[in-house]
Amino acid sequence: MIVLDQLTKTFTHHGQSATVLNSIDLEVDTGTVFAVVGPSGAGKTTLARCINLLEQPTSGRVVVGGQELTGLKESQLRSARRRIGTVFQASSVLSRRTAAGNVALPLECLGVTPAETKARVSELLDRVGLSHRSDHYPHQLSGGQRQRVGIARALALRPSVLLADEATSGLDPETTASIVDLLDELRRDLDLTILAITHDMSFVRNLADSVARLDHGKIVEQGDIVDLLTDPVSELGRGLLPSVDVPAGQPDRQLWRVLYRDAHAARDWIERLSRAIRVPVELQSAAVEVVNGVQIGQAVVSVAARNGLDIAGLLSEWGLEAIEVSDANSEKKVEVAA
Ligand SMILES: Nc1ncnc2c1ncn2[C@@H]1O[C@H](COP(=O)(O)OP(=O)(O)OP(=O)(O)O)[C@@H](O)[C@H]1O
Repeated sequence: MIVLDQLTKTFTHHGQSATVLNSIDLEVDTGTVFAVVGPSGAGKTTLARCINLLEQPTSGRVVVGGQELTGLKESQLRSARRRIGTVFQASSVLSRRTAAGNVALPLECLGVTPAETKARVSELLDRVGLSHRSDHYPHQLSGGQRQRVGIARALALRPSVLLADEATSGLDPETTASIVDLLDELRRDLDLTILAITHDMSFVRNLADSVARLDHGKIVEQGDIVDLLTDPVSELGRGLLPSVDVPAGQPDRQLWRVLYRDAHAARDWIERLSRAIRVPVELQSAAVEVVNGVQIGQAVVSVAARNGLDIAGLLSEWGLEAIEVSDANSEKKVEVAA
């Protein structure tokens, strides 16, 4: 478990001080995944660096696995840090070391015997599906394989907590999905607690149990992923919806964005709507995923423009939220950047 209690970090640079983390309270239960999203400069990386005390918090407490890390002496901290593995971007693996050499590094630094190191590296590379690439250098590996090396390296000292800082940044959607699957499998098999910093909302939907949005060093919203996704007033929930392309407007047709956020939303709403308004409803684009058993997503439909159609009213009766795409104010809310 990770507990942050009133965590604050202020940097002072050339006599100017800036509070980058401001009274952060956060709890991540053992074996769960907590994602932190937020705009660039919000303080996400600083938050991760304060959890393993690479950055000394200005005030507040960091507790990992029941042990308060803030206030430990450097020698105690070194051993406490072994319980926290860190995965960075795929590019962070060392280019001059082979896959096996990268994974061996934390073990070598600890003075583990060569025989034990060899056995552990082979077990870890097998765990991440890279046994056949142990002698390859990073430039001979794909981005996804490099990240598997990074994950194996982070697990070398058998941590109970994994910090993942933009672990899928720069990877294509398919590779991202395979890394998400690997992290999910590892979390279950090893009972890992994961705190993941990411810009990738598909990563959050597919892996996280809870999510927080950090902005200017403060948590502005946080909660259970499904609660947020199904909460009609949650900005973070809206930002997390799978995104759809909105086609260009067509003369004499209205475009509607339809949000799926209700476990009980009607699945045959296009036919129902078409019957109710007596004009064809054309599906333009859709992105719907099942998150913890709930259908979540959005679609864009077009209908022939006619006065007096209460499309939003009809759809709300069937558990769906509809926003006319030309309505700039409502659209702004949907596009909220997480
Ligand atoms: N060592 C430091 N000294 C002074 N300021 C720092 C230091 N490290 C980070 N900052 C500042 O803290 C703020 C937050 O940085 P941080 O890297 O945590 O943001 P972030 O949310 O991770 O951003 P990004 O998504 O772009 O990586 C930034 O304004 C940054 O310039």
